[in-house]
Parts: sequence; C-alpha cells; structure tokens
Amino acid sequence: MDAMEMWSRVDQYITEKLIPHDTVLEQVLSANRQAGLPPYDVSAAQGKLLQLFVRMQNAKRILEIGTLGGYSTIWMARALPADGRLVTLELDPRHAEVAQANVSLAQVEGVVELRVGNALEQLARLEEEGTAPFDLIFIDADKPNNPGYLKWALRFSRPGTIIIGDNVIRGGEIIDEASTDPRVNGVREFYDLLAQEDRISATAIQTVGSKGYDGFVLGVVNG
Ligand SMILES: C[S@@+](CC[C@H](N)C(=O)[O-])C[C@H]1O[C@@H](n2cnc3c(N)ncnc32)[C@H](O)[C@@H]1O
Ligand SMILES: [Mg+2]
Repeated sequence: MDAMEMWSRVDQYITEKLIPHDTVLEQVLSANRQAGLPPYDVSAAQGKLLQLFVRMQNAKRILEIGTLGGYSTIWMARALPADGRLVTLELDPRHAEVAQANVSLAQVEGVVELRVGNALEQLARLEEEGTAPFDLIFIDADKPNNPGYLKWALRFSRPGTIIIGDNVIRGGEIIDEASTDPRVNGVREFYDLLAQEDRISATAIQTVGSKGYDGFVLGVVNG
C-alpha cells in the first residue's frame, strides 16, 4: 500500500468511527461533483475539526473566505446559535449557485450570508458597512491573495478571534524558496506576515489524509 492509499484508508476509518453518516453532507458533496466543482472541499474529518473550533470558541460570528459548494460552510454553520452569522465569500457565481442550494438543503440559510464577488472587494465593502468583528475567520480561497486576506482578517478581529488558514503546506512545497508557483509564494508571504505580526500568535500543523499531504495555520489574535 502506498502512503496516499494508507492515509485515505485511515481517514475512512476515522470517519466511520467518529463522524456519523450524514445524508445532507453526502448529498452536498455529490451535488458539488455533479456540478463539476473542483474537489477542493475540506475532508469530513477536517470539516468536523472546523465545527469543533466553532464550538470551542463559542463563536457567533464567522467569516469564511472561499465558499466553493458550501461544504465547510455547512459544517461550521451547524454549530452556530440561531442568532449567529456566517458570512462566506465566493468569486465564482457558478460555485455560489451550487453553494446556495446546498445551504438551503442543509437548512442553514437563516445564519449563512453568501456574498458573490472578488473577496478583496467584498471585504472592503464589509468594512464600509461597519461590520462587527468576527469570532472565527477561515481563509480558504485563492492562495496568492493570502497576505491580503490576513490583513483584512486582522482588521475584522477582536482579541481572542481565531484565524485559520487552509492548505499552507502544499505537499511540502512551501519550503522551496525557488518556487515559481504563485500559490506557494502567496502562502510563504502569509507565513512572513504572521512571523512579523505581533497582533497574532500562530502555529501551523501538517496533515495527511484523503486530501493528501497539506495542513493549516491556526492563530489567535492577542489581547
Ligand atoms: C478551496 S475552495 C473552498 C473550499 C471550501 N472552503 C470547502 O472546504 O468546502 C476555494 C474557493 O475560493 C474561490 N475563490 C478563488 N479566488 C477567489 C477570490 N478572489 N475571491 C473569492 N473567492 C475566490 C474559488 O472559486 C473556490 O470556490
Ligand atoms: Mg482548503
């Protein structure tokens, strides 16, 4: 068995043991594949981890940058109270259309606000609207813009806000200083900003599983 197959089988074992079958989430993933969306949704185990972070944080306000078909959105939205809010930003109207249908299927449309358009523009609009700080921010869109997303995330934070950045290991490519991949370079700049920034305390965790070898940044905004 090669490493990738082992990681997938272990993910399957974890999912079978700890994550009960959920027809809605399964329908969401199959709707995403049927609509031809790229398979960049988080795994079930990662979706549940996001949901646990929402619960640990007692979050009421969540910002997600990068919706795709709303799979991670639904995992997190389900842990919000009825008066909670999850604002999710998506550039591609086709992805957004699929996501909106999935959000309705999961009956979380009362807490989810899906905004279609370039995230950097949407973030500027949110500021103009005087949006309240968020308790948890999940950055999972186009990686070259990660530095910009981190700057906005800090503006929309309060002491104690959790900031999570997905796909920050990229099969280990992030240590390649000579990389010409704009996603790798965006992620490397994201680390540089985190390193310089004393408003946030952060770490990064490498992960393996059905999505291969990758990982996430986890940070807490300082008081
Ligand atoms: C990795 S996927 C999101 C996966 C989703 N969070 C999940 O786990 O189910 C990234 C999404 O970001 C969107 N995206 C790319 N560039 C963007 C931009 N500039 N503004 C907003 N969304 C963008 C893509 O269209 C894609 O749907
Ligand atoms: Mg991701």
